Amino acid sequence: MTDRLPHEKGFHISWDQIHRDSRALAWRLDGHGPAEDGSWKAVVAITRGGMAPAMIVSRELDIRTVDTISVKSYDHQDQSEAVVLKSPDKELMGDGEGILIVDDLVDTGKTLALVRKMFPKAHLATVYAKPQGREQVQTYITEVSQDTWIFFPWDMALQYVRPYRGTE
Ligand SMILES: O=P(O)(O)OC[C@H]1O[C@H](OP(=O)(O)OP(=O)(O)O)[C@H](O)[C@@H]1O
Ligand SMILES: O=c1[nH]c(=O)c2nc[nH]c2[nH]1
Ligand SMILES: [Mg+2]
Repeated sequence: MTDRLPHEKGFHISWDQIHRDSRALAWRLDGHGPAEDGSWKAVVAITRGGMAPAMIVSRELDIRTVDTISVKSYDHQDQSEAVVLKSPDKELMGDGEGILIVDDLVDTGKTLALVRKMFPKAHLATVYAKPQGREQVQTYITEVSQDTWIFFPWDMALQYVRPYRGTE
């Protein structure tokens, strides 16, 4: 029997799981906005991974103003310098006050550090967090170890896996 199978090297998230965890994130953020009634002005998704959680959060919190910021920091699993490819609406954003910025995960924290610099008063939220980037995020749901690779459902497909024992 092998020690580890390829599909065990990561943390595999199903659509159902990301839906539940994103709802949990919405639940945690509900009523914590800076407005008197605790609401948030807008949701901004960090594309592309933040779009699915941002959609779920904005649906749960009844936020109709949704914008995007595009930050690219990885080529497959190789990290490079984080760069902003597209900014959200300037007038909407201001210094970030009342804006909920959502991403799927924080890993090294490079992406969020850049976003924080641009919008110092925004609230940064992710569904998953790794220890190295945890300081960069104000609200998250689940922490995984630094050496875990999170596999999201939009990056996967159902396929055959070999049994632990056997040759087929
Ligand atoms: O904390 P960091 O080390 O900066 O990494 C986290 C970021 O990396 C991934 O995005 P990626 O740049 O791969 O783009 P994508 O969302 O379009 O897949 C992920 O979705 C986060 O946005
Ligand atoms: O799909 C992903 N899983 C991860 O664990 C990760 N870390 C940075 N970027 C990532 N993308
Ligand atoms: Mg991303």
